[in-house]
Amino acid sequence: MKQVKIGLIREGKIPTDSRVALTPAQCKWLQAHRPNLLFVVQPAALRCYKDAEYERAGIRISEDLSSCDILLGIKEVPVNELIPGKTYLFFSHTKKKQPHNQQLLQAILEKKITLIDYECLEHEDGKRIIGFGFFAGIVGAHNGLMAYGNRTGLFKLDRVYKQKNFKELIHTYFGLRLPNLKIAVTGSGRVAHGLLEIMNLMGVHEVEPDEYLQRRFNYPVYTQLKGYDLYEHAATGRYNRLDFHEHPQQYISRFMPYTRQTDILLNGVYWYEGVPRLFEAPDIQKEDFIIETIADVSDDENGSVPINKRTQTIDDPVYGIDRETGTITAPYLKSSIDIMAVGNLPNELPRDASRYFGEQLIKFVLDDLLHEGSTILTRATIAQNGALGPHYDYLQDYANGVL
Ligand SMILES: NC(=O)c1ccc[n+]([C@@H]2O[C@H](COP(=O)([O-])OP(=O)(O)OC[C@H]3O[C@@H](n4cnc5c(N)ncnc54)[C@H](O)[C@@H]3O)[C@@H](O)[C@H]2O)c1
Repeated sequence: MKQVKIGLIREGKIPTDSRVALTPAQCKWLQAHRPNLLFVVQPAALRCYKDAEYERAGIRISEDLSSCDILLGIKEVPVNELIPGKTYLFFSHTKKKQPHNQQLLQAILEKKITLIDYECLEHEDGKRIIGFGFFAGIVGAHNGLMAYGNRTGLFKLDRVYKQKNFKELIHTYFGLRLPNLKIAVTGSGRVAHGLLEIMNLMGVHEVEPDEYLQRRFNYPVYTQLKGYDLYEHAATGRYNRLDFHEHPQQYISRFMPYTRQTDILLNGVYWYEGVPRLFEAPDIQKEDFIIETIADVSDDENGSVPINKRTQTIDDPVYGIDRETGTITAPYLKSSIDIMAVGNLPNELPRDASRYFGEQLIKFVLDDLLHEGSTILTRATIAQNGALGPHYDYLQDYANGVL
């Protein structure tokens, strides 16, 4: 059987991401169970698993990855670090024609690179196969509650990244007593699962959406709002998942009643142009719009949360939006709504997030990667040897420099 050499690249994007696609233990396990696989790791001072941990696991460290068949990264690779002719897997954030990554796609095509984007790996029905969403939800829910605690002074949560791992984070919730909050959790994917996990770990009780809308409770509650609860067809008033995904512009939002009953919104919906926003920006001026804190884990600027106007950093995750003017303010002002919006939330728990990601990679992607002709991989191949992949013709203008 032909040997396949897989390289784990050093992350080059700034601010630096410390996640990695496979942990030392996962590389070791694969080398033991798949004798045709060989791993090489580029040295990286800031990676959450240290070079020495890979070495101890019997994995070679090398600056030079030119002999590798496949290169695995996490975030966008800086253009000057791309090795011509290679096959890369990473999150390129090009499939929605994101302006800031146009040059990256152009360079990938020029350098005749094959790019398989993790975000585009999907099952037949469009469900994503692999992602960091669960830990984005974990950190996002924590940060949303932390922001509300900072705003009101009613309780105090520390930063997630100060904990060694997820287990230690859970320990910090012992003794936490939350006020009688009402929390709306939106979405049904990995992010939503992470959000719900934190709700349950913090002892917040789940209630049905109809009950949530009817009354206050004398304990903290959350309700999960999925597609059916959030959208309805403008003409028929009905919701059909497949139809909604195909014709989102024919649907309208049903979220407004929740804005009158919610203290904290933890947003995990999957949003793209055409999908109705949960509410519109002027709605925040309404007297009965009572949401004080929004953790926008989906984090699409001017997306499902129209008042998400800026993505922040892990160091400084929260800002305010003035209710009257809609402009950005400092966080925790009485006249503002707080927005927690960070694009690399899982990086607050990088070791747990990396292990979780690597498990999915091994289970659901690796076999396809090692054999020719996988339809899942073909559908996720944005660029192949200098040309756009068969499913990405729509990026031609973008690749030509037009936006
Ligand atoms: N802030 C961060 O650090 C961070 C990290 C990871 C993910 N995210 C974002 O959070 C959002 C949710 O991510 P997730 O991991 O929960 O996603 P996911 O793929 O696990 O779930 C997405 C859900 O959306 C539904 N869906 C909506 N439109 C669809 C369509 N057209 N086709 C098929 N399914 C469709 C799916 O049924 C699924 O339940 C995404 O926008 C993602 O980019 C943010």
